[in-house]
Amino acid sequence: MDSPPLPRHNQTDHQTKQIILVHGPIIIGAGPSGLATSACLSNRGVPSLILERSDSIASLWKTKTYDRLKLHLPKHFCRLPLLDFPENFPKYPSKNEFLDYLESYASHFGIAPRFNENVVNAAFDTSSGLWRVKTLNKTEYLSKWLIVATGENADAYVPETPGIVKFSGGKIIHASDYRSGEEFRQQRVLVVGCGNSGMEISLDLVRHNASPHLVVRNTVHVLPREILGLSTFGVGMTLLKCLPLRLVDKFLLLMANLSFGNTDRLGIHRPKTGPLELKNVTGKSPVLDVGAMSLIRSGKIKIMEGVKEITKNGAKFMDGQEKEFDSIIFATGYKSNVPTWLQGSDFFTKEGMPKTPFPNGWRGGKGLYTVGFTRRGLLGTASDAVNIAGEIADQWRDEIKGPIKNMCSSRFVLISKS
Ligand SMILES: Cc1cc2nc3c(=O)[nH]c(=O)nc-3n(C[C@H](O)[C@H](O)[C@H](O)COP(=O)(O)OP(=O)(O)OC[C@H]3O[C@@H](n4cnc5c(N)ncnc54)[C@H](O)[C@@H]3O)c2cc1C
Ligand SMILES: NC(=O)C1=CN([C@@H]2O[C@H](COP(=O)(O)OP(=O)(O)OC[C@H]3O[C@@H](n4cnc5c(N)ncnc54)[C@H](OP(=O)(O)O)[C@@H]3O)[C@@H](O)[C@H]2O)C=CC1
Ligand SMILES: O=C(O)C(=O)Cc1c[nH]c2ccccc12
Repeated sequence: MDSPPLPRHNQTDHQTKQIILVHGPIIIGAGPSGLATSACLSNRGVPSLILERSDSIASLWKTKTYDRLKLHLPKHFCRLPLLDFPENFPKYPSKNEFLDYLESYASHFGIAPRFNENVVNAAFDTSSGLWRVKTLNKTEYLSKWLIVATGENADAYVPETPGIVKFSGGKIIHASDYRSGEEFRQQRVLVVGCGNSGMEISLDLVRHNASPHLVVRNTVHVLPREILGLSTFGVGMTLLKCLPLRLVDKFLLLMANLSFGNTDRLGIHRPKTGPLELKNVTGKSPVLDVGAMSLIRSGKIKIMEGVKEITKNGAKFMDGQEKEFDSIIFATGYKSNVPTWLQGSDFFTKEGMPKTPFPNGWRGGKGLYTVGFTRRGLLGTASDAVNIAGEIADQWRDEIKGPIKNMCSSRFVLISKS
């Protein structure tokens, strides 16, 4: 097979400083998903190049998470393909242990991303059959394959909230900027959003003698992280092998009831759909409780209804209450950034998620792939990475028989510089 014609230099916009033809797929993002895919490719003899906007691997875990964070699923559900966690790691590794694992993963597979390369545009060039990927550094990378590994949590999501500009108390931050309760000691803190982040941040605030008020505007499933010393998630996965989903959900809810009792009186109402079914259908994660529930019961974490508006000194709530706060933390989740840079592909929704549901959302067509957009955490990442590497490896074997083999032996070749 002939290699495709390269885009002519005059097709480049005048700001591009250099064009680089990548030997193998381009992967965008050096988080767990990008690393796992690069490792699986390399294991099948396919080189790849990762472009990462920050200056290190796993920037979400390194720079956007709080100090007390631990994996909330047991480690074997969070391992990346081809390399286990060290034996001496605890069942629920801490964020620093997980980061150590990712660092050794990258070095084990010789993965060397190009850092400070923020992808601002990627489009398929039909004339050459190549993906053209442009970065803020005015470099353009070309490859037959583009693997999107920028994550479901690429950007912080802060809802538009009436009155927010009026707040003249302390800080307003997103959960991704929260490190510890140290700087909130003795403060009254409004925590908006009761996913895993909002719950764990509230817990951390209490441990630092702050007074968190947690906004729960909707129904939510809270499950104990463990049932009789066994991971609730693990028990759920085991039961799913032999029981229907709804029955497993019934069992998990029974366990939750035994642990917490009826949570309605605490202001925490459960959705009608069970926790695993809801996760499958909407992607909404159940909260896995690591201690917040007992603080809610004892009143140390106060549950509030939805926020109506932020005021100069605090907030007004939907139920008519008004309270003063020193700081506000938006634990309102994240969003994908794919729609901001991927052009001309209808594979993603306007929210930046693949339209094809799990387990088939990894293949986008025309050499486009996605990893880590399954709403199934690191388990989903591992599944995507293995699938992508298998498919590209087959194409690569054909490719290296053709003329592209002779173009370069290194990972990339510079084909234009202005
Ligand atoms: C607080 C928290 C705790 C979590 N805990 C668990 C857990 O215990 N178990 C579990 O299974 N899952 C967990 N998750 C889910 C989480 O999404 C995964 O653990 C994992 O980080 C996803 O990896 P990823 O590589 O897909 O995305 P990310 O880790 O977000 O990595 C994406 C990378 O892409 C880079 N990037 C983004 N946009 C661009 C661009 N335009 N150009 C270049 N680079 C770009 C980012 O800088 C980042 O380094 C957690 C998530 C959060 C937020
Ligand atoms: N230890 C661990 O392993 C941890 C894992 N995680 C994972 O990270 C991912 C992100 O979690 P998280 O950061 O909690 O984000 P989530 O998206 O899971 O939760 C966001 C929360 O904010 C609420 N919310 C959104 N907008 C508003 C609003 N305008 N007013 C009030 N509430 C609002 C949502 O409620 P609604 O349902 O009404 O939209 C939801 O409860 C998840 O996969 C989670 O499981 C997070 C922390 C710790
Ligand atoms: O941390 C998360 O939200 C995850 O995505 C991990 C995860 C995948 N499937 C689940 C089902 C129940 C709880 C957590 C998860």
